[in-house]
Amino acid sequence: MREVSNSFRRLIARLRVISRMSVPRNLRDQYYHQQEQRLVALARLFFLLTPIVYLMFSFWDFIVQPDVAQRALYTRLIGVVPMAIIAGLSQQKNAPGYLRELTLIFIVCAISALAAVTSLSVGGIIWSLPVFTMFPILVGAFSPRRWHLLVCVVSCLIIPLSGLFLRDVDRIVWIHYILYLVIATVFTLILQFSAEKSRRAQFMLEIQLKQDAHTDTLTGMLTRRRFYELARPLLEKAASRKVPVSILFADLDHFKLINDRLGHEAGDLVLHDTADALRMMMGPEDLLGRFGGEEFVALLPGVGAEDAKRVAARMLVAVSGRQALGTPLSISIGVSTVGAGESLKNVLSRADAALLEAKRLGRGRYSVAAPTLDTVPTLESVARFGTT
Ligand SMILES: Nc1nc2c(ncn2[C@@H]2O[C@H](COP(=O)(O)OP(=O)(O)OP(=O)(O)O)[C@@H](O)[C@H]2O)c(=O)[nH]1
Repeated sequence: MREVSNSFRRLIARLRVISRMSVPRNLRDQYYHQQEQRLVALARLFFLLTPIVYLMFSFWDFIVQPDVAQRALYTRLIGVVPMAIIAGLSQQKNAPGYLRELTLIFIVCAISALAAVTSLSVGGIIWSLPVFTMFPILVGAFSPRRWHLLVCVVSCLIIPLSGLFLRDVDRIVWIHYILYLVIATVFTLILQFSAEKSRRAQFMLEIQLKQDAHTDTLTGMLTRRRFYELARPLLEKAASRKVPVSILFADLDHFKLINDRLGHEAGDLVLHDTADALRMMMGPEDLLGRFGGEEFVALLPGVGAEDAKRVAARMLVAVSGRQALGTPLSISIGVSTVGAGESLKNVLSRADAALLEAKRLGRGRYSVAAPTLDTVPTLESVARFGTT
């Protein structure tokens, strides 16, 4: 008895492990969406196959048992076609959410109905019935949502179980059929769980890789590449709405000295601290990226030239609240505001030039960029920000 209860506990523990393989709540919609693309592909295949299978069976009935052919044809028409149409509608781009959710059930019902009608029109169990009734299970196994699978399993069992209550049937054959289904279902469930586990692990790995590529590990800021990817559409949106955008190019002062005196690890801590201080200045729409060693760039949509100066002044104060070597840290900032039709690279170059000016004037201050680049871009600025 104790052994049975131990095995039961082990089974429960195992199930808990399986259910823990779940994707975190905030990523679940993304995961389902990705997985359901495969389901949509399956649904399309189903729409293609349904009329073919439908015609094949109608033809079969017509040849083999013409007396029931017409009845079978109508029954199929009533059972399969409306469901295929609803499932087809649910695949439309603007279909309401609940219709899309129900797609799978429609497919399952349609296949089950096809199986039932086929077997009944031929007059008993034929080889195709067990095969057809296994289809819903296979469909469920493709779905990332567990309740879909449950619906599929139940629908699989409804037909054979209801067969037991038919009059004048050989119950032994039906019982064999149910046993076959139960065994096949258990195997499919095991396969589904292990496939789902690896799909979820794969998804989490992809998310992790994406995050690693998008975020600087030391400071948690955007990488330069990601900053560019996100900044371009933000600039376009702001331009179309005629909203100002400003860029602040910040650089820690005398960072080499900190590294040389305290060591690289302490230097890393300083970078981390500075990033924290800057991040606190950012609004939800703003972008903050680390462009190089101790260079940080903030893009502030909706912030015009005057407000940008105020943000820069607050940044100077925030960073000077942190210390290294017992002395407050300091940064220099170049401020530029995007001109009409100006490219991201151009506005970055202007902010960079303003930053150099702030350094030249003694550091620990901000400097505002000239409205346009009044010099031919230097080789260095082209290398840093490109030409367009
Ligand atoms: N600890 C640490 N140091 C870095 C990292 N990336 C770059 N550095 C260092 O940052 C220092 C940058 O030095 P400089 O470009 O001379 O700048 P600076 O000393 O801040 O001088 P100014 O900018 O002119 O005030 C170099 O010593 C780099 O080795 C990093 O990820 N961690």
